[in-house]
Amino acid sequence: PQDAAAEVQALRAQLVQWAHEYYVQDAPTVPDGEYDRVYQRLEALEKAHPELHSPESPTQRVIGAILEGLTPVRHAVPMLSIRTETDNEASGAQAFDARIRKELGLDPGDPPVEYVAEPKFDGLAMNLRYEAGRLVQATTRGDGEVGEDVTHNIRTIRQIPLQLRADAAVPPVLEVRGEVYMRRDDFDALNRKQEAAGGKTFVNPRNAAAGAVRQLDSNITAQRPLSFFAYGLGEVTPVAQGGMQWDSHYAMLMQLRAWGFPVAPQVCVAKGADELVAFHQRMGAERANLGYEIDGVVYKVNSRALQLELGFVSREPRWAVAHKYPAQEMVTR
Ligand SMILES: Cc1ccc2cc(C(N)=O)cc(O)c2n1
Repeated sequence: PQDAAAEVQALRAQLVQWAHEYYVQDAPTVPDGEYDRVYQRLEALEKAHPELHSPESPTQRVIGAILEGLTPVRHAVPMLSIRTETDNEASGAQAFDARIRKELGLDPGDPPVEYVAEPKFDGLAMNLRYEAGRLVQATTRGDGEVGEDVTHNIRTIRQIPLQLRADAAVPPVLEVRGEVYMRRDDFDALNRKQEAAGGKTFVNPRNAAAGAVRQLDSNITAQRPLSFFAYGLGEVTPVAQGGMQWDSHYAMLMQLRAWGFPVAPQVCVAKGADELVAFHQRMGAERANLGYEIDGVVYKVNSRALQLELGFVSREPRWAVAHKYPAQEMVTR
């Protein structure tokens, strides 16, 4: 009956909102018991009304089918590697800014170049393809040209929306890129659980996340606590066909946040080399207390127009660099 369809739609919207507050904003507005009660009501209604099935329902996070293998997928837009700058904090950032200013033909008296600075997460890169605002495919980076379809596992990550939170229009095709990672506390808990069950333990959170993402059985992945931060885009429908474009990298990141994706809270606009150096030092000081592993910071020219002017060198963007920290001495746990 119509009232079942209306109730199912309302319950789905309510649960998606509560999950966004809990998993993405880390600011739940209802107790777990209330969420569970409504979730069970939705499950009962969906069971009684199979005609109302929807892959985007919050009840469809774990599909449960065990795959024979992972299917290779060619990226519509290659997943670029990012140049690495290993000089220590000041000179690395200054070298990048000097190169950009030279390539843009700027004189010393010209105004500072505006960058976006962000942490560089030590997880695994992921491409999330949304069509008509719905998650249709998730692909690992692979060799940059061809990755593996891990949609069944990525659907289990509550921080990744199955459907864009779109009040306004969304591009018919939108690929969101970001890093799947495991928080340190989740990693420690997983290793304790693995030890207690006589299973294998993991050397570091990155390995644990990579192992979870490449499982053939998404029920196992659903037991592994994975997280996600969005940092860029892959294919986007051309503007002429209803796509969207942003005049700056920062504006694009804020749009991703509005669509429901976690974007690193530390992301900020940095004017000139001095603010890049300050960011690198600030993140270096915070690194041990972040709750997740970073292996450096990333600087990107903020203006889209300037990015296009700078272009790419052998598929690596000239407008971006990763500024890495010295390898972290192994801390005794
Ligand atoms: C273009 C590009 C490529 C790899 C990246 C990797 C990360 C990262 N590991 O956090 C962040 C970025 O903004 C990236 N941006």
